[in-house]
Amino acid sequence: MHKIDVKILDPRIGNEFPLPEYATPGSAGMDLRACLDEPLLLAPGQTELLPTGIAIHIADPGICATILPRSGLGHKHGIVLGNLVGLIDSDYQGQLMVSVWNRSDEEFIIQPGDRVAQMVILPVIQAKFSIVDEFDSSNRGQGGFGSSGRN
Ligand SMILES: O=c1ccn([C@H]2C[C@H](O)[C@@H](COP(=O)(O)OP(=O)(O)OP(=O)(O)O)O2)c(=O)[nH]1
Ligand SMILES: [Mg+2]
Repeated sequence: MHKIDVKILDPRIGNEFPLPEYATPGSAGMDLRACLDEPLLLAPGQTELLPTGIAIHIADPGICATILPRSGLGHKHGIVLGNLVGLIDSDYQGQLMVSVWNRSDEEFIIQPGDRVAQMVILPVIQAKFSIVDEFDSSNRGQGGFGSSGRN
C-alpha cells in the first residue's frame, strides 16, 4: 500500500479519535473526523470549515487526495461539502479542512469526532499544452451537451 506522511496536529487523533483508515479491505475512502472542541450546530443553509486534526504531505505530483461527502449524511441529512468536492494538492502541508454545508431545512449537530466526510487518494496526470491550429479528426468532433440525444 502507498505510504503518505501524516502529521498529527490534535492529540486526540490516534487516541479518542482514530486516525483515518479504510473501514473494509475494499474501501476507496477513509473517513475524516471533525476535530471540534464542542458540538457544532449547523443551521439550515449554514457552511462551516472544520479542522480534521491532521495534515498530510502527498509529495508525489502524480497523486492527489479528494474529499467527498459521506452518502448517508448527504442523502439522509443534507450534510454535504461547501466546495462540493475538496481537492488536496500533493504539495499542501496544512491541516486537512472539511467545508460542511447543511443544504437541508433542518438544524444538524456535529459532535466532536464525528466522521463528516471521506478522503479518496487518486492518481493525477499533469499535462502540458501543445498549441495546434487543427485537431486530428475524431468521431465526436465538436458535438456535446446532449448532441447524442436522450435515449
Ligand atoms: O476541502 C478542501 C479543499 C482544499 N483544502 C486545502 C488543500 C488544497 O491543496 C488547498 C488549496 O485548495 P484549492 O486549490 O482547491 O483552493 P484555492 O481556493 O484555489 O486555494 P489556493 O489559492 O490556496 O490554491 O486547500 C482542504 O484542506 N480541504
Ligand atoms: Mg488552488
